[in-house]
Amino acid sequence: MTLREQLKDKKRIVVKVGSSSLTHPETGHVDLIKLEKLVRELTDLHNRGKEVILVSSGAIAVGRKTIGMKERPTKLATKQACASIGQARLMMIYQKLFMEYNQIASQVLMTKNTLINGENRINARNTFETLLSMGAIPIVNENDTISTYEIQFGDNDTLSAIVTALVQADLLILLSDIDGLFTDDPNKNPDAEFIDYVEHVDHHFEQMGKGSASDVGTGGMSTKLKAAKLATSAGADMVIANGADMGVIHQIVDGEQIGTLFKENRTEDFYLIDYLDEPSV
Ligand SMILES: Nc1ncnc2c1ncn2[C@@H]1O[C@H](COP(=O)(O)OP(=O)(O)O)[C@@H](O)[C@H]1O
Ligand SMILES: N[C@@H](CCC(=O)OP(=O)(O)O)C(=O)O
Repeated sequence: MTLREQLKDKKRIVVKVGSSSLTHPETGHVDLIKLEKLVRELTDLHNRGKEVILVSSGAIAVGRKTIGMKERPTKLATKQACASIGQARLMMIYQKLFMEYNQIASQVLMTKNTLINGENRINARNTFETLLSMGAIPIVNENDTISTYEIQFGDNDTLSAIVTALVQADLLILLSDIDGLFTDDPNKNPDAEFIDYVEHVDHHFEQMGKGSASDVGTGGMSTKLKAAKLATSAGADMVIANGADMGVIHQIVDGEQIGTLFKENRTEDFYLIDYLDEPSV
């Protein structure tokens, strides 16, 4: 069986969608057709017997559009206020769409503090386990409204890898506005070459990450590579793929050659807390 075919056997899957995959690039408004397809894909994975967690960005991007703000907010309090408005709106859309398929969905807003504290971390893990056993698809985001700079994940690539490690998921799928990892940012360098497989995330690959290219995203490829290191060390395979067509989700889980695959590389002494000590952006 090829490594790609082995993805068919994954049981617990975390899917992360970036703000760039949830909004129209031209206007910044929510892309409802993409969201609908995302929800159908996730519900279908669940119907196949998989346990599914969605890590969804978009709170700040949606909040900013709701109040008609043209520029990306820079002040922390403004970002937090936008997140408060946008998160509620985003969840309303998700709940409506999941309800159409009679799929239970829930909201989990995480903070770094919660995970640093051992007792809270166990609590968070137990809550995820219970939600999954109830047949829910938890929808996770950072609690942006109350997280301060010193103590925040800052980007959902890292958060999704942390959730993957916390619940010991066996596959993490990161959906972005790009086909996967390239040797350089293809939006800036036309000679950048696509990489379809990464055996081990080492320094050579880490250097390929650059800052965010999209108007709404956070972290660009560098946070995705950090996430790859974390998730693969925790024992999960990870795929970065283009969320332009949400149909890639079932194609990946069917073992098709889509995006960049990072092979799991479990380290015996993996300890989640080691990855939580510094702000990521
Ligand atoms: N080596 C690279 N390979 C692919 N994309 C890269 C690379 N370096 C930087 N990027 C940029 O990362 C962007 C995706 O990150 P980001 O804008 O944060 O998206 P998201 O909202 O999905 O997290 C791409 O559009 C691309 O321009
Ligand atoms: N928690 C923030 C998202 C931060 C983030 O990582 O965004 P993205 O790079 O679009 O995945 C929000 O919901 O707006």
